[in-house]
Amino acid sequence: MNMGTPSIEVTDLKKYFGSVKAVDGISFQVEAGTIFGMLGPNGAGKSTTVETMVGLNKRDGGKISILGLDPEKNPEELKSKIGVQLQSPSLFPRLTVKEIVNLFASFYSDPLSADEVIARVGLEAKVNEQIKNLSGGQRHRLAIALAMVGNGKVIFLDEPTTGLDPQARRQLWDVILQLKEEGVTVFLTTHYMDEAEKLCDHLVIIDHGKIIAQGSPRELINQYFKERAVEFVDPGFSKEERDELKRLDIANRISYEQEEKHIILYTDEISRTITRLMEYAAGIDKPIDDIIVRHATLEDVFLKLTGRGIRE
Ligand SMILES: Nc1ncnc2c1ncn2[C@@H]1O[C@H](COP(=O)(O)OP(=O)(O)OP(=O)(O)O)[C@@H](O)[C@H]1O
Repeated sequence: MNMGTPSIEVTDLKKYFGSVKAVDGISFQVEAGTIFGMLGPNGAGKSTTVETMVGLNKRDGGKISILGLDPEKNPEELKSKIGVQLQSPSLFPRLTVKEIVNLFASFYSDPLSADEVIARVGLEAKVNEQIKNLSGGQRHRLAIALAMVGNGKVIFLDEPTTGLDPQARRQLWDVILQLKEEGVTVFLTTHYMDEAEKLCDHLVIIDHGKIIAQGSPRELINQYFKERAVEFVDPGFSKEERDELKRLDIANRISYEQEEKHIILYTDEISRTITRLMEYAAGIDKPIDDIIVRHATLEDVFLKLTGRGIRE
């Protein structure tokens, strides 16, 4: 990838908690004005990376440069130029939405207007509500408003949409894409594949504190997954019949999703795979009447790289 000016440069970053290597030698660059994603399952080291990058943790090794500043050497200058949303922010429960956004705005020299950021995260109706009366999703959106109000050039969002309903998630995606439109660099962590795929220009996949793959969502998919996925609802195949399906050699790999009772055939030859599958199923009188063909997603990439799903 051709890099423009990097806003963030991290080299061989390490952060240990006793024997736990939460971040174990990761390096990456984030180009100014892009959305960069760190994707990984719970416990992979995402929050520790963010907290170390913004100076809340002292690192055990490596280099960090954000807008040319080191979070340990220039903490105050750095804080004035970035916005941060952490996973479980402790907010003053008796302040109203507007009061806390104004309070945060007062920490910065060139903040956005409180009303504007409150509107952008869709909390207009709650502007005079005390924080203790907000729902979980509303607190989440408030935390993002607080990260935005300082008008920082780099914004860190740690799992911004975890726990939100689909509509609220999509609304926040628009807020994040809008930040990029305005030239803000966004660093976000997520364990949602669809979110990374939809939002990020570039992303790293992290597991056990190490980067296991990186690229644009499309590059990752092309690199790891040129195949198509033929997915269908299990018509009630017995174990022997599933084994027989494998022996037929009509796909590169077969994955059985026990919980959802779905079978996925990964293939380069869709037509051959589907024809043979249909013949086989009809031949044993278990016809398939619910089938889709789709491109591989990052969920498939993660499964292939780590041997397990991203969901626990
Ligand atoms: N303050 C701490 N003390 C000890 N261990 C910690 C501390 N913070 C994180 N860890 C450990 O470091 C590892 C990485 O945790 P981290 O919270 O960074 O992961 P994550 O990818 O953000 O996951 P999640 O989505 O669950 O927050 C985990 O094994 C975690 O238990």
